[in-house]
Amino acid sequence: MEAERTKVAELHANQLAMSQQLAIARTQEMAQRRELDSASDEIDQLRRRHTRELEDLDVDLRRKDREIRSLRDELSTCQDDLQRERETVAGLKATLSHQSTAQVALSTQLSAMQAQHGATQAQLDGQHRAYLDVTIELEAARKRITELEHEARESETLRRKLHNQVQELKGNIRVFCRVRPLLSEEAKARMLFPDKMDHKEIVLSSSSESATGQERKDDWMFSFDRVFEPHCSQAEVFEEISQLAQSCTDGYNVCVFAYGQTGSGKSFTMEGGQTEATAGMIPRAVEQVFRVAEQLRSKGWEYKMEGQFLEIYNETINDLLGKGEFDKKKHEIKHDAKTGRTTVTDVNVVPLASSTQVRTLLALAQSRRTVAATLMNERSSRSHSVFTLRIHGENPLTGEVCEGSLNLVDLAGSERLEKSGAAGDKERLKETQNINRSLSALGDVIAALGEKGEGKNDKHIPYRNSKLTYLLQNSLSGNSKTLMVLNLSPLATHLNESLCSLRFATKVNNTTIGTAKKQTRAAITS
Ligand SMILES: Nc1ncnc2c1ncn2[C@@H]1O[C@H](COP(=O)(O)OP(=O)(O)OP(=O)(O)O)[C@@H](O)[C@H]1O
Repeated sequence: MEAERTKVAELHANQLAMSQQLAIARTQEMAQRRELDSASDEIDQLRRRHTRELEDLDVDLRRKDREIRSLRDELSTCQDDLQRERETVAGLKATLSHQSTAQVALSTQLSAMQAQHGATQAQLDGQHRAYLDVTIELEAARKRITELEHEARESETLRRKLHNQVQELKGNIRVFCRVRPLLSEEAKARMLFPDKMDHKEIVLSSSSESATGQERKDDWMFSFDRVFEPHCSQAEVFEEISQLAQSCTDGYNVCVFAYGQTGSGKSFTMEGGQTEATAGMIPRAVEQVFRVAEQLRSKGWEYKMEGQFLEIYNETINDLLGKGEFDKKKHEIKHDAKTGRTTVTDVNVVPLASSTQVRTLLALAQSRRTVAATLMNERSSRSHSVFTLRIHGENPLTGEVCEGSLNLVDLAGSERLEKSGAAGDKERLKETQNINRSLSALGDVIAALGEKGEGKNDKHIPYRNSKLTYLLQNSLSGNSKTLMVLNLSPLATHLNESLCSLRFATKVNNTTIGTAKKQTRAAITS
């Protein structure tokens, strides 16, 4: 038991010791737990601080990341830039090397050119000296040209005066006679041309049986300024007329009439055919006027031309350049006493710039006449056609002004009443009477002008007796030049008509206007 008691005491002591130990352990544990708590607090604090630091670091990290990215971007841009710069530098290096080569070449070239420049300069100096010489020569030549131009202008003025004197000496009224060739196998009248030198004479002969059965021979001789035989060409006729075309560029009024019976060659003489050889007096005169105007341009003359083309039928004026097929307007003739200009109301006056334009104009007039002819029974040969070319010239260098006109008149057929078969036909009778009246009025006017020219200054000129003479009043009077071309048919059946025409033309031919009296021989009758 004791052992048990001892054992229990031991156990009890053990238990006590153990309780003490437990208490100590508990105290220790408490202390440790406190330590643990404080350590845990510390850990918490540390953790929180760590977390904060971590967060700060995270923010820092992200910022650094961004900075790194931006720096990377910048770096990449810089690298790109650098690459580009490198390429540019490489390019510049290449260019530099190329330019260095080019510079070497250019330097060589420059040296060559400098050498050449030296040579050229020397040449230039030589040329400059030559230029100075030429300038002096040119100045002298210019002076000479001015002198020559002045002389040319003076000689042109003198030429005009002399030309006019020559025309006046030839007579301001001239008559040419032209016999057309035979066109068929018809019987030919006996016509002789005895004057083989001057071509001024024509003789008509006829033989008939008298009442007593004896043969009677008649010869009639007429003399004109020029007689053109049937073979004479348009050019030969124009040669004589061209002087007058020159006069109108000199400021004179010129009238050219074609007189003769129907079919005697008036239209052929005035208008002519389509070829150059057969072209008539109108196209030739117009061409000459334009040619002369062009030539005179070098002497300072400037010309303006205008044209009109009228027809006088039954004492009524028709405009051949009017619009439409047939002219129905009423036209009046007006004379301006101050300017000496004649105008016709409501007619087309066409400014003319070239002779080709005139040809077109003539063709237009011709086509209108053809229309009228078909409408009114061969009216063209029963009417007078008057083509007028007005010329206005000015010379600013000499201050001269001139105004001339060229009137080219294709007169109506001159056949007498019986011949034309007009007696029975009222309309035809009126036509023929009008034609005869106007033709004799023309003869009277020219005769009166001739008398006036011979000194009868108070002589009345009956211009108003017909539309034709009234229209041409200003172109016939004063210092005007008039040419009548008498056209004759070569036919035997037309002999009497030809004689009438020749007598009429002789009346005109015996007229003088101006200073020179004409040499005329009286007609002889045996
Ligand atoms: N010198 C000439 N050479 C050749 N043929 C000519 C000549 N003269 C006139 N003729 C011809 O004679 C014919 C009649 O001439 P033209 O028509 O010119 O006469 P005209 O007098 O004007 O007649 P009309 O009064 O009817 O108009 C025409 O066929 C024309 O070609």
